[in-house]
Parts: sequence; structure tokens; C-alpha cells
Amino acid sequence: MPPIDPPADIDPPADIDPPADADPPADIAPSASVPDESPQGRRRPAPGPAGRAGRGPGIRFEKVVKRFGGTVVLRELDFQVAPGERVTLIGPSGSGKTTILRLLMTLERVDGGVIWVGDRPLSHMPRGGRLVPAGERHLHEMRKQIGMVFQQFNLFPNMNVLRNLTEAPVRVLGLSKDEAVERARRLLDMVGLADKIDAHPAQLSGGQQQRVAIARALAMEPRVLLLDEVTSALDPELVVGVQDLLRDIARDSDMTMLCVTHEMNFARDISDRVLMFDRGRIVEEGPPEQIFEAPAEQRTRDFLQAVLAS
Ligand SMILES: Nc1ncnc2c1ncn2[C@@H]1O[C@H](COP(=O)(O)OP(=O)(O)OP(=O)(O)O)[C@@H](O)[C@H]1O
Repeated sequence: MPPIDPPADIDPPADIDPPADADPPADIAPSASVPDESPQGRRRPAPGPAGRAGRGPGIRFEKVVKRFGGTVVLRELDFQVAPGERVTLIGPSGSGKTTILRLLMTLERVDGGVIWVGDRPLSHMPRGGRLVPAGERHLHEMRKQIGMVFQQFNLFPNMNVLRNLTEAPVRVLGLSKDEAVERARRLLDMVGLADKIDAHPAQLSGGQQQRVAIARALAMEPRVLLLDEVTSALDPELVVGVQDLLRDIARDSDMTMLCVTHEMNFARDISDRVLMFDRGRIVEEGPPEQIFEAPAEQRTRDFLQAVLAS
């Protein structure tokens, strides 16, 4: 297989050298600007609500390029997230935030560069001393670590709540039915929907459906949790309950979390760090208090003002 082909309109990145035996260092070291502990000291070694001990892996985007047709959405994007860190992506519509989550979820493939999750490339796999685009089996293995909650819930409409929560743990993780049911019951209890176990999605409010979707993501015990505008499809009175649930999850678990939201108070509460995007690039990053109270860049100020006015 040839080395990674950069798109024609982008300078080719330097060859991506897989480390000796194709194993780069274990969890990506946090960059100097990444706090190791949140100010609240909320990182706990205890198992999170998903029952898994240990921090989620670090994530690193290395010169990542994504194009849709002739449009370059991400142009050699570099950033990293420390193990267990909670990072929120903000920025104007179309700046590439959802695309970043979809690349991590392997719903989209990179057109250049490499995405690392912990010590393994997500988008590529080592072969013959080079990194080559990942095959389906590699993607399937990597995907198990990553859970995503979508704006539109994406529950299976023809399955009841219990089956929505047990289907993938049984099929993908190989749990026995009893184990999966036990896990589902525990999670439904946690999200306050134990009494809806037999309901179908259409019988639930949007807020309840989103809680089920959160429980379903956690049922896979992901080490990375991606949240994409999870409250923007909800009626205003349902937003608080879902946000409170996610605040608790962020506080109590050690997953690495990436969140896209237009809710700045929510972003402030759950993030260790905020990345401000514009046209596929990071224009500013920092702890939430810095970004929201003293943004350095005019584009960040303009964006925050526009969000406040909306
Ligand atoms: N499947 C696709 N096909 C074509 N273009 C796409 C596709 N997905 C995203 N795009 C384009 O990529 C750009 C970035 O989209 P993306 O959804 O990542 O932005 P965003 O910052 O998440 O925006 P928003 O805040 O509105 O959700 C946009 O111009 C969008 O139209």
C-alpha cells in the first residue's frame, strides 16, 4: 500500500513515522497548556457511572484534512486532548466541529493526516513500517472505545428501551443477555428512567429519549464520550434535566469527553478546556473562564456576542 496520500491542494505532511513496532508512546502526554487536574479536582480514580475504572485515552489530531467534494473543511488540523480531559468545541456554524466528532466516531474518513486514540491510530493502521488507511476490522475495534450522543437521539424506533440498551453490548461486546440487561437496568436507574424500560422511543418525551440515548452510549462502557449538541433538539424545559445528568457524568467518570455545544453555561460547567473554531481552524483555546470572561481574539468575542444575542 502507498503511504498516506495528501490531497492535491494541501502541502504533503512529513511522512508519519510509526514508532518502533508501530507502537507510539502510551497515552498521549498532555500538552503544556493542558491541565492535568481540573481546578475542582474532580478526576477520581473510582469507577464512573459506566462502571469502568481508569482514565479514557488521550486523543490527537495530527495534520488532519477533511474535504467534502471540493471544499476543505479541516486543513491540517492539529490538536490534542489529554487522557480524561473534557474539551468543548465552540465556533460558528460550519466551522467543522461536528465533522471532528464524526471523524472520531469513524462515521467519516480522513482525507489526510492521522487521528490517534491513546496509543493507536484510529484512522490508520501500521503496515510495513508505514501507516495505511484503516480497514473495517481495525475501525470496528477502535470504535468500541468511543460513544457518541447525537442531537437527534438516534434511538432504534422499533425497539423498546431495554433492547435499545442491550442490543449493541450483546452483539458488539459479546455480553451475555443477563449481563447486558443488568447493565441496562443500572444505567436506566442512573438516568432516572427505570420505569420506562418497556417503553418505545415514540412513547417518550425528547428529554427522556435523550436520557435513553445517553444510557445507551454508556452501556458500551466507552472510554471516550462525544456529545454533539445534545440539547439543541429539546424543548427548553427539558434542557436542564439532560444537562444536569451530563454534568454528573462529567464529574463522576474518567472518560475523555469532547463536546460540541452552543450552550455556553453548559460548556463552562463541564469543560476543562474550550477550543474556539472558525473555518476548520482553532483560533483560540483555554480554560472556560478565560475563553468566556476574557477572550483574547476578536473572532471569539464576536462569536460569543452573537450567541448571547440569539
Ligand atoms: N456530508 C457532508 N457533505 C457535504 N458537506 C458537508 C457534509 N458534512 C459537513 N459538510 C460541510 O462541512 C462544513 C462543516 O460542517 P460541520 O457540521 O462540521 O460544522 P459545525 O461547526 O458542526 O456546524 P454547526 O454548528 O452548524 O453544526 C460545512 O460547510 C458543512 O456544510
